[in-house]
Parts: sequence; structure tokens; C-alpha cells
Amino acid sequence: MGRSIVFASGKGGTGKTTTIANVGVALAQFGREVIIIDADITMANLSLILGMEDIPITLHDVLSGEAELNDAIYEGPAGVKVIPGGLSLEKIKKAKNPERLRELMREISSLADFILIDAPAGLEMTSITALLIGKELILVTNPEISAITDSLKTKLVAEKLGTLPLGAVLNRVTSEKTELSKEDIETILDVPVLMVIPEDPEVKRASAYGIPLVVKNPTSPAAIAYKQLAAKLAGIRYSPPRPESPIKRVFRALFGGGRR
Ligand SMILES: Nc1ncnc2c1ncn2[C@@H]1O[C@H](COP(=O)(O)OP(=O)(O)OP(=O)(O)O)[C@@H](O)[C@H]1O
Repeated sequence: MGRSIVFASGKGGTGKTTTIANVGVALAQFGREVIIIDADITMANLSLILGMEDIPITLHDVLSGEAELNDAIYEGPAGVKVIPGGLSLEKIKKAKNPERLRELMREISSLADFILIDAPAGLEMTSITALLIGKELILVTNPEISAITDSLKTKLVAEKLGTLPLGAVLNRVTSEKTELSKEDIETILDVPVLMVIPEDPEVKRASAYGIPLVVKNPTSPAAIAYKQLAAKLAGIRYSPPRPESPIKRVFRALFGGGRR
């Protein structure tokens, strides 16, 4: 059975979807079978970041018996699989058999090593549903007090639901003095910081192209952090590539990418 990990944030716009997309692709690049469930359907950003179009059949269609699970699984970069969520607690309650969601999650868990769930921000019904379907939780937050406070609320709700908090990912970190330190954040949230992801202009550039950063620019600082987080989750060693020497760069400019 694969591990099911919910990525949640509390506050919106912390970079949760970008993180899950890149960590998912990095895990797939490390040879792991990955399914990402996009429970954050209001924005549908995940498919844009991964460059996927036309994914009309959702997990909800499978729940209501209108589609087979296989029809709702779409293939993305590096073989990562995506299931659009289309879930709401209301719809699940209306489904003939509410136990079916649990059964379906068991079925999905048997298909991959990692099931990563992109939870909508906040603590609305759809966010609670996402927290319910994962066994473990990663908080994606920014080093500012409002984001940390909202993450703490999400963590407390998740614990009440029986979802185990693994830790937090600190995203968009700069060296500004106004930012809370990693140590302060660990104390407030009472979980370890699993990874610090720097503010990186390449993140936006990659998503504008619809190509995950770990594919488009694997040596950029944020891409290296996504890969390190994926390696940590997979329990493998990953040594980031060393920056290219100026001499090598000149050779590459003169003779093209293949030259050493
Ligand atoms: N490390 C980073 N460096 C620079 N920009 C980033 C970084 N991470 C995310 N961003 C940018 O921040 C914005 C929000 O990211 P994203 O959509 O992943 O957030 P989210 O938490 O999933 O949002 P929502 O709450 O709407 O679901 C995007 O424009 C994204 O490109």
C-alpha cells in the first residue's frame, strides 16, 4: 500500500500546489509510482503547472458510479499520475454509499508508492475532506506569522481527524529580517521543518511554460529543494548537482550542450 500524504496550508497562496507538483514529479524521476489527487479544484492550478489539459473525469464521477477509476487517472510529466478531485463533503454524503470513498482510497493506495493530495486552502468542507482521505500531513507555509497561525489551525484539525503531521515545508524563504526563523516555526507548529524552499524567480517562469521546475530547470535553487524533499520522503540519498564552473560554461556556450 502506498503512503497517502495531504499537502495543506491553511492560508491560500503559500505555494502548496507548486510544491506538490514538483515533489510528485521528482519522486517519479526517482522511480517511484506517484498519484496526485487534485482536491483543490476551485483553482485547477495543478494541471496548469504540470502542463496537462482536458482532464474532465473526476474522482467524484468514480464515486457516483458514472466512471471507472482508470478513466479518472491521467498521465503527466515523468509518468506522474493525476486524479482530478471534484470532491465535496455534500456530494460524498449524497453518494449512495459514503463508505465508498474509503474503499476508493484503498484501491488508489494499491496503485502507487505515493498518493499526494492537494488540499484546498482554509478549513472549508472540501479541505476537511482532503484531510480525511490522507493518512499523513505536510504543511506548506511561508515564514510569516499569518501563514503560520493558519497552518497551526490546519494541523490541529488534522490531528483531530487522525491524520499524522509529518512536518512543515517553508516556502518562499528570503533572507529578510522580518521572516520568522526555522526554529521559531518549529516551536510554534510543534513539527519539524522538513525543507526550506527559497524564493526563486524560476518557479513562476516554469509554471508560465506549463513545465514543472524540476524538469525545466533542475539545477535552480527551488528545484534542488523539491528534489531534496522528494528524496527525504522516499528515504534515498540525493546529492544536488554542483554549480557549473565558468570554464565549462564558456565551453558549453561555444560548442553546445554535449561538450564536457
Ligand atoms: N518558491 C517559490 N518562489 C517563487 N514563487 C513561488 C514559489 N512557490 C510558489 N510560488 C508562486 O506563488 C504563487 C502561488 O503558488 P501556488 O498556486 O502553488 O499556491 P497555493 O498555495 O497552491 O495556492 P492556493 O491557495 O490558491 O491553492 C504562484 O504564482 C507560484 O508561482
